[in-house]
Amino acid sequence: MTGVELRDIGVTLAGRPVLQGVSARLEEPRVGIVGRNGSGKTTLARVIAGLVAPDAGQARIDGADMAADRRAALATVGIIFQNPDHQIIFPTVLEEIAFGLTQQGQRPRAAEAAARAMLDRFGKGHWAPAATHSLSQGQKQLLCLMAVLAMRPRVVVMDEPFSGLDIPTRLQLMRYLDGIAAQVVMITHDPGQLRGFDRILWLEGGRLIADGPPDAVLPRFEAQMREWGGLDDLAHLAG
Ligand SMILES: Nc1ncnc2c1ncn2[C@@H]1O[C@H](COP(=O)(O)OP(=O)(O)OP(=O)(O)O)[C@@H](O)[C@H]1O
Repeated sequence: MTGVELRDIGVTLAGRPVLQGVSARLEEPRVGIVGRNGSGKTTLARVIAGLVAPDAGQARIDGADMAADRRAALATVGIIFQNPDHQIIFPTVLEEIAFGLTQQGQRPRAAEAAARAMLDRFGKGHWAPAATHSLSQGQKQLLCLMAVLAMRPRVVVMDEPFSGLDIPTRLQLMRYLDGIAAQVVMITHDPGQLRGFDRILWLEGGRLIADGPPDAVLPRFEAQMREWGGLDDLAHLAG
C-alpha cells in the first residue's frame, strides 16, 4: 500500500507508555498532529521517520518498515526537527545539503551539483559557501528544509518547525511548504499553521483521541485547550 501506515503502535520509554494503540493510515498530502506537551507527538514523528522502532505494532511507509530498513528510509522519509541546531552538522551550507545525497549513494561531485540546484530553486544560490553557524534561526530552518527536500523524500515529517521564528519568517517558510510535492506530516501547537491541511490527528496521553478533517477536529481541540488553560495543572509533578 502507499502512504504512512500506523498499526496499533505502542512505545514505552523508561518504563512508561508514551504511545498506545495508535492506528491510522495516512494518504492525504497534508497531515497535522496536535496535542499537549508530553502527549507523544515527537515520539510519533520519530516512529514515522523510522528513528524509533515501536515496541508494539507496525509503522510502514509505502509498505516498508522505516526502522528496520534504513536504506528505504533514506530514500523515502525526511524529518525536520524543532531545533535546527540539532540537525545541522557541517560548517558550510553546501556541505550540509550535499551530505544527505552522498548518504543516498551519490558521488561527491553529483551531490554538490544537486545541492547547488536545490539552493537555486529557493533563490539561495549565494548561500552555498556560507558558514552554517552564521545563519539566523529562520535561515537554518530553511537550510534544513532544503537539505531534506534535496533527498526527494516521499514524506517529510516536521516537528514544530516554526517555533521560535518571527511571524514574517514563519509565513515565508509556510509559503515554501505550499510548493513542495512531498506528503507533509507536521506537528504544531498552533492550529493557525494547519490551514489548508487535509487531516488532523490529536494525541493526548499517548493515545489518538481524534482523527479527521481540520473543521471537525480543530475547533474541539482549541476549545479543550482553552478549558485546560483555565486550570492550574502546572502545579503537578510527574510521578
Ligand atoms: N528518551 C526518553 N526517555 C524517557 N521518557 C521520554 C523520552 N522521550 C520522551 N519521553 C517522555 O515521553 C512523553 C512524550 O514525549 P514527546 O516528546 O513525544 O511528547 P510531545 O507531545 O512531543 O511533547 P512537546 O509538545 O512538549 O514537545 C513525555 O512524557 C516525555 O517525558
